[in-house]
Amino acid sequence: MIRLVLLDIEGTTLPISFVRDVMFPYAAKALPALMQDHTNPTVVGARADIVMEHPGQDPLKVCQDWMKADVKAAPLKTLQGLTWRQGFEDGTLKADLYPDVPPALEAWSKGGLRLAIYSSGSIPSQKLLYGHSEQGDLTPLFEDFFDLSTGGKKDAASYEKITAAVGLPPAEILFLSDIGAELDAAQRAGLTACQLVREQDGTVPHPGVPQAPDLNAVSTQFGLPVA
Ligand SMILES: CSCCC(=O)C(=O)COP(=O)(O)O
Ligand SMILES: [Mg+2]
Repeated sequence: MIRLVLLDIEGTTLPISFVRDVMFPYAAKALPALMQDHTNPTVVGARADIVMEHPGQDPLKVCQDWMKADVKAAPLKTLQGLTWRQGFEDGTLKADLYPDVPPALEAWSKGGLRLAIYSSGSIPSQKLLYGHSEQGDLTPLFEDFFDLSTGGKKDAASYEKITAAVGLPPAEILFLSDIGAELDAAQRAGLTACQLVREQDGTVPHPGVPQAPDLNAVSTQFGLPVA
């Protein structure tokens, strides 16, 4: 029996186009000025991590290259999160979640399911995104948020850590993502997994894992409360 649903964001609850065409350009514009900030300890720490990983290279250029290739690197995600704060707080950014997402999350939560997020986006940016969506503030629905500080999403060990943190048998956790390698890792850790194959995102179906086109179909397939 599923007791907790662990959700990815990009490609699962939020269209990839919103991240690629709205959030990333916003961060790319703000990043050069942010990288000049030598007083903010979060910026200083992230820059130091980049320099350690890429000695002799300009950390801004490294970030720009990462962004172009959509590399899920923790220091980049931290820095992007800092840039997005201003945008979400002043209303320039508003997350346009898939329409099936808010009603399904409400129904699951009302029906007693526990909900948590696991995304490459930093925890502060996850909270900003769900706190400032077109559909309102959804953060109260989630009991926990996990990001790359728990480990990479393609590593089974990350899902073992999350399982320990939420205190449930792994099979009672349903992980939802669009990415096959993430679902494989979750299954290796014993979690129940389901791939969101979003037509709008052109998701490529991954063998060896159940699939659903939206969260309503997830409810039907796994016997979860229906919106
Ligand atoms: C607050 S998430 C912003 C989008 C993002 O930067 C990202 O990397 C999302 O990755 P995910 O693991 O949710 O697919
Ligand atoms: Mg994703």
